[in-house]
Amino acid sequence: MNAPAFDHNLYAGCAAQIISHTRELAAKGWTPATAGNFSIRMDAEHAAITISGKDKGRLTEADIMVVNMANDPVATHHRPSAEAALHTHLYRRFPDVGAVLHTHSPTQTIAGLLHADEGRVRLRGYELFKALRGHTTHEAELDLPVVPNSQDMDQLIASVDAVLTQPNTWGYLIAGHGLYAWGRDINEARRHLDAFEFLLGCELEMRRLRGAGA
Ligand SMILES: CSC[C@@H](O)[C@@H](O)C(=O)COP(=O)(O)O
Ligand SMILES: [Zn+2]
Repeated sequence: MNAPAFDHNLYAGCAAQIISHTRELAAKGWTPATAGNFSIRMDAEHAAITISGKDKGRLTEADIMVVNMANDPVATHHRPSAEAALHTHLYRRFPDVGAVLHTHSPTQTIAGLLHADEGRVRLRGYELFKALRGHTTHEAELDLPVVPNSQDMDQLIASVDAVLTQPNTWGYLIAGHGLYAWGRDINEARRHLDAFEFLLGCELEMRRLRGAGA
């Protein structure tokens, strides 16, 4: 008998973690209309990732599949997330990335559009920087990169690859689309995702207040 393509217990553990986080993220309204995709690196060759087109608030283990680092489905005929290549790009580029989370909250979507021309959201002076691995003080300037959206995955990956130049970068926005955030494991990726959502929310609120003459 052939050896299994991957460790099923490992896969089941990753699927359970993805399901638990995606239910919470969907309840926040960050995965509207099946948007969002989520993955965990299982080993050097494999990642567990959401199947394309599923309602991310109602995932079961059957909605999580395995791909290799070239995005090929492993031991399944299911179709991985349309954006699986953005996940494996991060796994290939950064060996310490263990999980990638992608959401479409209104805040993320709007912030990306507002800052598309600048190519970044420049954040200054937030205590919450310390929620991001490697950041130890509010006395800093931190750029969250913004890339143009594209339906051409190779083009999108090239844009992303070009802007990931700073150490301890844990996310990027795609203009009009949403946020990718990652970490060494899914809990760290989630902390980074929540931190970016909060920081972007503050930036949008400050814009509103300034617009109102404050
Ligand atoms: C439902 S529109 C959003 C999609 O185009 C895409 O951006 C997305 O995040 C979800 O795609 P999926 O293929 O389910 O991973
Ligand atoms: Zn998306």
